[in-house]
Amino acid sequence: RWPLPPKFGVETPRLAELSDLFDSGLDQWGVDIFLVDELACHKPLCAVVYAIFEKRDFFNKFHIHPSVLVNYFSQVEQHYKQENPYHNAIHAADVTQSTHVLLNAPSIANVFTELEILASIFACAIHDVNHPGVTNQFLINTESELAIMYNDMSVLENHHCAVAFKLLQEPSSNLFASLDDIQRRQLRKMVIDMVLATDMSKHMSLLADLKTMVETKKVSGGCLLKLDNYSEKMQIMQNMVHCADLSNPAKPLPLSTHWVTRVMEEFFNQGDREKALGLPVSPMCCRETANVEKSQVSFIDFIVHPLWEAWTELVHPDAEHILNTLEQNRDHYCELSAAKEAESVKEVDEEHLDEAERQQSDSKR
Ligand SMILES: COc1ccc(C2=NN(C(C)C)C(=O)[C@@H]3CC=CC[C@H]23)cc1C#CC(=O)NCc1ccccc1
Ligand SMILES: [Mg+2]
Ligand SMILES: [Zn+2]
Repeated sequence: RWPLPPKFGVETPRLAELSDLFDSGLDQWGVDIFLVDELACHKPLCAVVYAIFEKRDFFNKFHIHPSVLVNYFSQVEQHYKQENPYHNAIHAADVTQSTHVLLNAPSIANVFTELEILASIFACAIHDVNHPGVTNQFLINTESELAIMYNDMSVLENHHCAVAFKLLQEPSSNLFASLDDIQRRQLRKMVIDMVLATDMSKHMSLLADLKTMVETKKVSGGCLLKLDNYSEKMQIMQNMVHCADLSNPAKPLPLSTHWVTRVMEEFFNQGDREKALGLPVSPMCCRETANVEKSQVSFIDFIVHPLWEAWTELVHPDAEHILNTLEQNRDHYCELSAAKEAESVKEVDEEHLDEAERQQSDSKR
C-alpha cells in the first residue's frame, strides 16, 4: 500500500558507511553511537530501530510496514529535544542498541517471547521521549505543569509513556495495528512497566529484587529463569532496560567520557536555572564546585557497579566483559580524580608558599 521508505528510514548520502557500521556493530557492545548519529544525518533513533527490527525480522513477525515504522519513529525522534546535551535521541538510540545486545546473551535465549522482545526494544526507544533536560526533583520543586499533571509521581517517566502512546494514535504511525487486542494490551502494560522502572527513585528496590532472583537462581542449580509468572519476567526486563539506561560507564572509555561530559553539561544547565530561580542548587549540578571525576567514581561505586554486578551474575558468564570494562573505567576516573586532587593540593601549597614569602619580605621592610 505504501512505497518503501529509504533504508533505515533516513535520507543520508553515507548509506553505505551506515550499512557497514550496522553489519559489524549493531550486535556489538560499544558500537560508536555518535558515529551512527553522524552517518544517519542526526536521526540515530530511526536508523537504530529500523536496523534492529530488520535484524530481528519484526517487520514480518508483526506485519509492520517499514514506512509505518519510519512515520512513527520520525515523530518520536522529533519529540526528543536535540538541544538537551544528554537526554536526546542519541541517548535513546544508545539505550535501545544496548538492550538489543543484552537480549542476545546466550543464557537468556528462549526466555522471552517475541512480543516481550518487541516491547523491550520499543520501551527503550521511547523511554525518555520529550525529556525537558531537568530532573523530576526540579519539576516538583518548580511546581511545573508536568509535576501537577502527575502528582509528583515519576513525573518524567509518566510523560515519556504518554507522549509515546499518543503518537501511536496517528493512523499512519500505528505500529501495532496488526497485533490482536490481547497482544496490544499486553505490550502496552509491559512498556509502561519498563519505562516507569527507569525512574532512579525505583533503583534500590529494583536492584534488591534482582539480587533475590540471583540468589534463588543459584539455589535452583544455576539453570536460569524457569520464569512462569509475569512479575518475575517483568523484573528481569525492567532491570535489563535499567542496566542499559545506566550503561554509559560500562562502555569503552571514549564513549563513557563523552557521555559524562554531556550529562554534566545537562546537570550544570539545571544548576544554572536553579540558581537563577533562587532555588537550592542540586548536588552535582553546580559548575563551580562539582568534581566530575570524583562524582563519576561515586556514581559507579554506589549505583552503576552494584547493578551491573547483579546483572552479570544473573547472565553469567555472558556479561563478564561489560563488568570488566566498567571496573577499568572506574579505575581510570579514580586515577584522574587523584591526579586532580594532587594538582589542587600543589596549588594550595604554592599559594601558601607565596603568602609566606610575601609576609617574610613584608616583615623585612
Ligand atoms: C554518565 O554519567 C551519568 C549518566 C546518567 C546519570 C543519571 N543520574 N540520575 C540520578 C542518579 C541523578 C538520573 O536520574 C538520570 C536519569 C536516569 C538514569 C540515570 C541518570 C548520571 C550520570 C553521572 C554522573 C556523574 O559523574 N556525577 C553526577 C552524579 C554522581 C553520583 C550520583 C548521581 C550523579
Ligand atoms: Mg529517563
Ligand atoms: Zn534514559
